[in-house]
Amino acid sequence: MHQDTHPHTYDYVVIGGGTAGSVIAARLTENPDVTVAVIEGGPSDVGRDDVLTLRRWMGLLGGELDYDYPTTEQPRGNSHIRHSRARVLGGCSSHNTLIAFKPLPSDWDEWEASGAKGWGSVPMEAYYARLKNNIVPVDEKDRNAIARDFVDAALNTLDVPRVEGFNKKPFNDGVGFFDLAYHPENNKRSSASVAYLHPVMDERPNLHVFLETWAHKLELDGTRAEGVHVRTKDGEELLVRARREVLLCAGAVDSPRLLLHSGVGPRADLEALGIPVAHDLPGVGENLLDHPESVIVWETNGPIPENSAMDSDAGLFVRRDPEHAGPDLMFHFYQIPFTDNPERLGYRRPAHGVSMTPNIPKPKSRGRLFLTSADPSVKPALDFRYFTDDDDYDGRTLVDGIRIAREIAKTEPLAGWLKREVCPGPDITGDEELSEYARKVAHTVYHPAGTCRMGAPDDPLAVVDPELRIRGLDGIRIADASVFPTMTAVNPMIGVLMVGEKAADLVGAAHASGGAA
Ligand SMILES: Cc1cc2nc3c(=O)[nH]c(=O)nc-3n(C[C@H](O)[C@H](O)[C@H](O)COP(=O)(O)OP(=O)(O)OC[C@H]3O[C@@H](n4cnc5c(N)ncnc54)[C@H](O)[C@@H]3O)c2cc1C
Repeated sequence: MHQDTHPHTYDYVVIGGGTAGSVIAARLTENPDVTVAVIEGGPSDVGRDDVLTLRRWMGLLGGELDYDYPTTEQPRGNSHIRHSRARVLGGCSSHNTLIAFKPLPSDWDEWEASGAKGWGSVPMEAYYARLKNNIVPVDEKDRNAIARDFVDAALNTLDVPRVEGFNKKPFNDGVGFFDLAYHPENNKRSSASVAYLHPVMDERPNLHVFLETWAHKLELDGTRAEGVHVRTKDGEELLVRARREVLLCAGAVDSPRLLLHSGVGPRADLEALGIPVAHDLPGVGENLLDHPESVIVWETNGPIPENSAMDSDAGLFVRRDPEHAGPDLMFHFYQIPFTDNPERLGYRRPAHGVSMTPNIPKPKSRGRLFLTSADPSVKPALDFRYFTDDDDYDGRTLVDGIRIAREIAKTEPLAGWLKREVCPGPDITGDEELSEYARKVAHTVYHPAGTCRMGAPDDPLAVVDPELRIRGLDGIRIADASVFPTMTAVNPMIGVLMVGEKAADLVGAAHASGGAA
């Protein structure tokens, strides 16, 4: 009774109107009798051309719509990586490149095998079919001549198939233009907010979106999540209450961050910072995953044609180990010289150029997110422990990547475009020196995940169970990239959207059966 008299009470409170949060809020409010509040730290993306135009994505990195998280010192990698995380409705789907891959069957089956019962490839297939995003292959008019020639050169170099529609069937290797979640006719995003929230935001009185409102602490009554404390744009402190459930969708950095500031996490760490322990949950912040990548850049003989969807429209998957489940090396092809990190080592950006960025689909290194202060405004520490796995699988993968990239670059029809290799440069050829280069200029594909990982109900390091309920708490689930038990071999956004769809199902089913989280 007490809850219902509180002014800011909703059936569900979704913390984070990002990729997964937008899906959940839209799905739950399909029922007009259900009320939902979305607490979103950023502004709306409606009418914002800078956000909605896909090809402008790079202009958003590091700007006012980016939380911009640094990493801790990375002794074997690049300590200067900035992890971009979007502060705007739609979350990272509003500033990413919208490359759209359904996770491979082997990705989901790995989740199921790790204890995520019900998340195998067969049951997950239905959630892909439900997605509202406009997922289409890069449009013909956006297919740049040099990207087409990269595809043909890879076909002429490697024993991989041409793929036209990476989501049509599972693959182990292949080269081709990506599927993107966009509208080719005007280059506008089909982000989570565009596809799920824009059509309903002004129509549904049962959906209330708090914009530029920051959630800083969960309200817990014993083990039950009652709501969340937020600070609005005007600096007002509010307690937003959930009659049924809180859904934490703040992403792989901010979901564990909010839990830790609410006293939910590893006891010793919380005590060391003087944060009162509400619930000792040792897995919070562990299992920090990412897709690290390196880069090889060529100067071209002259300017490249202008047309493109977002400057990285084609890519290549290789399976070096025939026993590996799915691809074990991926490349994005950029029709721009991507020298941001090499410039720190003294390389110069050519006026015209292209890049290939080999990345590690299934990296073995695991990192950790932790707090350094009890002050919620201090950014958490992200220690990815890049390239620290025991047998140096991750480092060796990038060296293989640079070697394969060089073979493709030597092959027509790409070779004729290229004037010289800018970095690492033709003199860098040995394994050791290639590895040193690859790791020092390493970048991220911007895929942090796994910090509140899902696992079996009796797995002590799991943060959520297979129904996404936080272990040991009531009335709260997590649904975003943080619940990934392992990294998908492919870019993760579609997987996150599917987590959102499944979460909405789980919440609906719980309510229908009279239960809750
Ligand atoms: C530059 C870039 C390019 C990428 N390119 C691709 C790609 O092409 N393909 C692909 O598959 N993946 C890509 N990714 C990754 C993909 O976008 C993310 O994995 C995915 O969008 C994450 O979704 P999420 O729901 O976990 O978090 P997010 O989408 O980040 O949502 C979190 C939301 O919560 C809000 N929030 C956070 N904390 C709080 C708080 N305390 N209070 C209130 N609100 C809060 C944020 O503002 C945000 O809106 C890219 C990522 C980046 C950054």
